Amino acid sequence: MVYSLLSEARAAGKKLLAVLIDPDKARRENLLELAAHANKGEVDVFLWGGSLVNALQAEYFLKLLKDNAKSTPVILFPGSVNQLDEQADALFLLSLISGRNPDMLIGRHVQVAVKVKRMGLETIATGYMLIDGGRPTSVSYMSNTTPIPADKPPIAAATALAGEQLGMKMIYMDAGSGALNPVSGKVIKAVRREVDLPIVVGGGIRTAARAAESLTAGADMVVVGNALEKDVNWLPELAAAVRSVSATAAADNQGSNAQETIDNKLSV
Ligand SMILES: CC(C)=CCC/C(C)=C/CC/C(C)=C/CC/C(C)=C/COP(=O)(O)OP(=O)(O)O
Ligand SMILES: O=P(O)(O)OC[C@@H](O)CO
Ligand SMILES: [Mg+2]
Repeated sequence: MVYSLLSEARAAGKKLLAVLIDPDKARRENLLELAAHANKGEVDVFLWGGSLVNALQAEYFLKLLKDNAKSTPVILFPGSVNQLDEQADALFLLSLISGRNPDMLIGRHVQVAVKVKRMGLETIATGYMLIDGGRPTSVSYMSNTTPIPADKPPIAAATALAGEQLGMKMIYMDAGSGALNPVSGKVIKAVRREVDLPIVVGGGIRTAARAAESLTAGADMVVVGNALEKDVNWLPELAAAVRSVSATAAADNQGSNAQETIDNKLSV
């Protein structure tokens, strides 16, 4: 199960790096290059999808990726119902809870529910939240929804909590692909304080320091797309930054588990 990768990582304080691949921009050489990085342990998860996907060869490219990066899970991150593919390991079943468009909250899901079940795809119910990233994004335009203002952490926290109370398994906060400003540490911290679910953060992350900041603020996984499309050679530095935050967080986590064991022993 791919979800256990996320939930167990969260429980252990391990931080994850996801690389978003836009099927429309996929090219054989780029995919083979990304697969080579993944095989060196620099990618934990591939996300596959886009707001608008036109590529006729998307299935062929996904097969190429799967064949060449056998141990890295691929999760579908679909903007539309025609992006399902049973070669993937799981599906982020996004419900756009920051918006008020019923189609994005439940309508599209009804359209594909039976098909998804028959495909045998693992579904990960995801509370998907757009946070204003400083400019209109493809997702807000295509979904006809307004993002949560970036300077309103309490609204983001209440939205995420509502998602958790509704039974969602994960929160994905997205400033939108190519956002000017990634989701702020303040917003991530506010959501982290309120919910216990795995938190994924993406949109506009272009530096290793920014990825580290998001993880330190409480994200469990960061997603990078555009910046790696421009320059994949940046990936080793990014992966090292994620591993470094991960090592600190895992040590803190062990420390607090040990303290909990001591407290429990003292209280009996
Ligand atoms: C239920 C199914 C299978 C589909 C609908 C799923 C929903 C509700 C999606 C929410 C809205 C949406 C359009 C999400 C897309 C997320 C995504 C893949 C973003 C990737 O970035 P792009 O927006 O494609 O960025 P570029 O414009 O840079 O390519
Ligand atoms: O392409 P970038 O800006 O890295 O965004 C990744 C992803 O979170 C977008 O949905
Ligand atoms: Mg795209």
